[in-house]
Amino acid sequence: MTIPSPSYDGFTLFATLGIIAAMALAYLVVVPQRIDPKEPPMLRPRIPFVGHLVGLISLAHSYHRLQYNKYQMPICTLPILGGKLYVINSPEFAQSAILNRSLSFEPYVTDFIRRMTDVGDKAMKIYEDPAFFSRWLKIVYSSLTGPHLLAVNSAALRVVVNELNELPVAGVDVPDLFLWARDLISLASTTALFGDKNPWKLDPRLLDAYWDYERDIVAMMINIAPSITAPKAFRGRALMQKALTEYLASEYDAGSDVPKFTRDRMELEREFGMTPSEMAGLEVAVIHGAISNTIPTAYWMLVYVFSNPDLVAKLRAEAETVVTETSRAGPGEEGRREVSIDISRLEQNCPLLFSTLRETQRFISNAVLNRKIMADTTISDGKNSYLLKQGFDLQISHGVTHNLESVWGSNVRGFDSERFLDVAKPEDGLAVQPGAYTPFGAGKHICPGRFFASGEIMGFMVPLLLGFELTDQKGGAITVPDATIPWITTPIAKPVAGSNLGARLHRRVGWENVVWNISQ
Ligand code: HEM
Repeated sequence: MTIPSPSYDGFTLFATLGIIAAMALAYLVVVPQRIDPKEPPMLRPRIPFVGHLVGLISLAHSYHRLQYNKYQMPICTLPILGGKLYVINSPEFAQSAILNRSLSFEPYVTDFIRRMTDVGDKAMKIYEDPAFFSRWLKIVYSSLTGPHLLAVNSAALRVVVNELNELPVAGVDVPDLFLWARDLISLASTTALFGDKNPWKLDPRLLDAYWDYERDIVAMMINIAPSITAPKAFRGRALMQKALTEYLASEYDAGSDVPKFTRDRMELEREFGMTPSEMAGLEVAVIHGAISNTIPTAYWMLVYVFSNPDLVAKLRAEAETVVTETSRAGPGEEGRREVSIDISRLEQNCPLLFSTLRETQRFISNAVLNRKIMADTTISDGKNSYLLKQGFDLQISHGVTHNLESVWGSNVRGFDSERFLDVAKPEDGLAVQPGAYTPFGAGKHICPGRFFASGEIMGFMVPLLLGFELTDQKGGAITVPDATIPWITTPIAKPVAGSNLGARLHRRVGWENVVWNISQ
């Protein structure tokens, strides 16, 4: 995979650079640059003080890959302004860091909520109260597994198949496949989380509202007059918060169609005195977690699969094993068939589909895991040990570890859908060499939504594979488009806008009159 060129919105980038330059100047005056010999070796920038900062701003996480390819340092300290950033590029150091309880992801989540949402100080205090937070996190981690997981995945995929059932038999031209997948899966995910009264279902403007918000995430994070520096994102957030406030004020979250993941959190938030508007503010952050990565992952999987006719044929054979014909045509419905998908059998029956998803994630997750050093800590790769100092930031670059030839072999730069077939069944996202493969993070902070996202993406592929032909607009195989460089806050790239994103979706011969169902 080549490192793509940047495609930032000019105004946002200009504003970001201006603000960072001002902060840099202030910081330079007060904080001198220094490093302890026990800390990871220093990687000096070409341009003193700001070189790494400029690199990170212009290339985001690809910068770590560029530096690694040049200097091959398994761990290093980047001096930035008067401070420093530790960077890990090796699975061994990554694993040592992941297992260390003094390194935490929590401060970033809290900071994200404070800057990116409009929850207000009172609700923020509740969120940071350990009595609230420990229970909130427990719900998040326990309610997207087992039967609860099956319920959310079924609800999401019901939305997907209902949309597919509506497509005309002759097929449709899709002007932009990314937008098509984006809107369909955004609707599916939000309906799975909020039930039938999902605000995104009732007001389709919220789809653009979320993606406007996501697009200007850096300006929102900087949080200086966001209504001026990121007006679309600011309006988008307000629209989402208003719609969610109405939903919560009506207590639609108590409905039996709403999953435990949402119901129990809302109940807890009310118990601690949050108002519907405060709960809605917090929920915007949860929605961001739930869809910002799922959608680009699903999109890239779609194009990697449908750009390869041999892979499509193999995946179709697997997908056949998770569907059952449930009813035949009645009088006047010649040719109509009802076909149900059993998503509980997906992982077991479709190893190649699962392997393709995992390879898609290896290929496209070009980012970092962030950890704050909560106390002076030593980490080791078994040969060397280094001190990480309290208060500084650490980035574990899976953009590097996902691309190491020493881990993945000589075909590391190619997309190999069978790469994960022979790997022992992964537990909690950890397979192959520990620390080498972390698209969902790892350790204490591993993504609680990983099974939901994987099930949703694999389930989304099944009716598309079996029931449809997805081609470019001339009827040939889909071409994989170039990828943008994602912002430093976003791990997964999007396709370059305006590149060849058009597609044609039409029903397969023999599957013209199928009505799709989800069996659970
Ligand atoms: C393909 C889709 C997804 C990807 C690639 C992804 C990736 C990640 C990553 C890398 C982390 C940080 C983990 C770490 O630093 O060790 C994370 C955390 C998190 N994710 Fe996901 N995620 C996805 C989908 C979801 C979904 C669907 C939800 C919820 C429904 C979700 C909710 C969360 C939450 C709440 C956290 C914070 C966990 C904590 O604070 O300990 N994610 N995710």
